[in-house]
Amino acid sequence: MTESVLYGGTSTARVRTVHLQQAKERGERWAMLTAYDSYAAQVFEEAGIPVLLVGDSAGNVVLGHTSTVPVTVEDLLLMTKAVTRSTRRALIVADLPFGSYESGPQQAFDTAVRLMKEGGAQAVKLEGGARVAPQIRLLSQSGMPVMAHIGFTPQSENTLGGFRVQGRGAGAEQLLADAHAVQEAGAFAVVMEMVPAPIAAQVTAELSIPTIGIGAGVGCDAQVLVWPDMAGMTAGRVPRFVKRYADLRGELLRAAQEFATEVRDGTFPAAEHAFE
Ligand SMILES: Nc1nc(=O)c2c([nH]1)NC[C@@H]1CN(c3ccc(C(=O)N[C@@H](CCC(=O)O)C(=O)O)cc3)CN21
Ligand SMILES: CC(C)C(=O)C(=O)O
Ligand SMILES: [Mg+2]
Repeated sequence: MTESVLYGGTSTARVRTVHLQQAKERGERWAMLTAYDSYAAQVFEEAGIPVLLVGDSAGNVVLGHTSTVPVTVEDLLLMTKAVTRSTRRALIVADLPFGSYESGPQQAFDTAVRLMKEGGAQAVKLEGGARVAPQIRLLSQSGMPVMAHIGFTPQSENTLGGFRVQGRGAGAEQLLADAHAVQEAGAFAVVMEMVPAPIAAQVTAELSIPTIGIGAGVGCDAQVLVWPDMAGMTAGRVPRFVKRYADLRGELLRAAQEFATEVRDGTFPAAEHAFE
């Protein structure tokens, strides 16, 4: 039996796409988190998270936009560099942002080359099913591993009619067709976002490549969350599929308030923080 290199492996070599396929064959689930900077990347690597996504959710969670639509290749390049410089073991996947791949395989190729060559990413992710199969085919045949993303695709929120579950009723046929199309085109894995759990489980059973769920139930091979959501760093309402594992925002708020209070009352800096 092959030793799992995803969790608890002794090697510092990068997790590779083939390891994720082997994990599926063994029925071993794994976790993916987003990362946008070196702090988070280092912590998640230490936690043994095998795959990190430099997601265009950065638009919402770090850049102050209200959607992923305004995120640029330059934005993602900067963050991808920070994440790849700070990690040795995790597989680093970079999102292709809105407008940087849809017009055709050549455009997708040019963007993916930048994220891999300049950013140091080992793989890229793009949104869409059968529609972007030509892009997936060219990239994967050119040595660029592609993660697909089907179901709710946030870059298309303006045509999908908002944040809605995809693949219900007649949409199930389309979702299954998209899943098979991205696998056939050469994707090494596929994210399924906001898909009914029974449909996501059916896709997972039918595909040989790993499925990564977000709001798609426990029947996927892997799960992904946006890290500031799962760590309680984002303010306000979070999508229903998010579980909060910490209250980092509350902790940081308390720390900032305490620092400000101690500065105002002269408690900080104390003698041990100053020089004779
Ligand atoms: N912070 C953050 N977390 C995410 O998961 C995320 C982003 N940003 N930005 C990019 C996309 C956008 N995503 C989103 C954003 C909002 C909902 C949302 O509001 N969902 C509601 C309504 C669902 C419905 O009406 O069916 C929910 O309660 O889940 C879902 C996915 C997922 N991604
Ligand atoms: C939610 C994940 C899959 C994503 O695409 C992102 O963070 O941008
Ligand atoms: Mg994304």
